[in-house]
Amino acid sequence: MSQLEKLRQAMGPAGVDAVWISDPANVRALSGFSSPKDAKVLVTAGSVTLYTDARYTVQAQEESPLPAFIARPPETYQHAAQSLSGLRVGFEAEHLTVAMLDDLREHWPDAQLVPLRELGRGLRMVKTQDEIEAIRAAQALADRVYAEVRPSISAGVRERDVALDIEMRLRRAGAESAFDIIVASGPRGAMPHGVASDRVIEDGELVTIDMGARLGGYHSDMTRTVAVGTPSDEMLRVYRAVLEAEEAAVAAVGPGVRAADLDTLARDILTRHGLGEAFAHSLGHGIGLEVHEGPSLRGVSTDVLEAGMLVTIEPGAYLPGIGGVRIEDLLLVTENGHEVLSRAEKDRL
Ligand SMILES: CSCC[C@H](N)C(=O)N[C@@H](C)C(=O)N[C@@H](C)C(=O)O
Repeated sequence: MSQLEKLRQAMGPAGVDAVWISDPANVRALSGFSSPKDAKVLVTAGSVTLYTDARYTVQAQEESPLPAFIARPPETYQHAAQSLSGLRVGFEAEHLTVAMLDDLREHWPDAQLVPLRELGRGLRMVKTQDEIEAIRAAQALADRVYAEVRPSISAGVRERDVALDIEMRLRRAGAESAFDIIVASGPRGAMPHGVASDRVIEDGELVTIDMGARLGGYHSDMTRTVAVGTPSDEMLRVYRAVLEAEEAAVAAVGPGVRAADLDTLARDILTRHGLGEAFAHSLGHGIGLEVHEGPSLRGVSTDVLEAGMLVTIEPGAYLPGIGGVRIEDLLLVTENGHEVLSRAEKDRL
């Protein structure tokens, strides 16, 4: 089913006759338009319109099968008002600013505005085949770049230079970095999101590299922790515990599996190693047009995995003042289990 069909199907149960889409990831999913921050989509039972401005006339025509109306507010709102009189119009509560809501109220006095939450989950959690291939390509590129850069991660090298090398290679290949690249060495490894700094990597340290490619709007995400020289016995123990938790959780991924159970499985292994408190985030997340999207692999999640979902599995352990480890793979949930899309080699310490 297309994302437009999914949205139309969800409109009745949500109590709306139309939806005004302003979340860029949902705009892109529905329209294919690659500058979704400068666009909106209006969906009614019988029509769908892409709204953008004259900077994008040619681009919208080339990229999107949707009929486009080229204008800027207030003309955009005035045009949409013609098809919304008397309708209940849903909007994305997490994405529409208070100022935008004021504008909609002013220009659509005959419509009833209804806040909707988490629209993207219904539209985007299960990927289309094209989306799966886009993410597979992004991950394949990230794997290649990681393999090229891995030999240079050594004592005397600045974290920033490792990140720059990764970013330059991604860009040369026509992609971008999916997020600020994390290169966290030695004690900085205790920061789960320690983006690359000026710190110089030292002999005997672990270094966490968390990187992804954004290609055609779709993201990949993968983490490897590598050893430079021989790490301390304490950090070797932490590394092996995280690897055990990661591999156990990866092996358990499949359709029908509760996301919360996966988180518990990994957390229990780390707890047995005395590292439960050190695992400071969720086990993983869905990925696609955003780095973090549904399903959520956290303890309180009610999500159940389905074939066609893409998820990360990324347990970690962080010891303030000492260091940290995270190991992350990107997986496609399949009818029979899963496929690991991230192929980059892991250190066997
Ligand atoms: C700022 S994007 C960083 C991406 C990174 N690979 C990542 O996903 N890190 C996780 C530790 C994370 O942020 N997990 C989220 C879902 C959480 O636990 O809330």
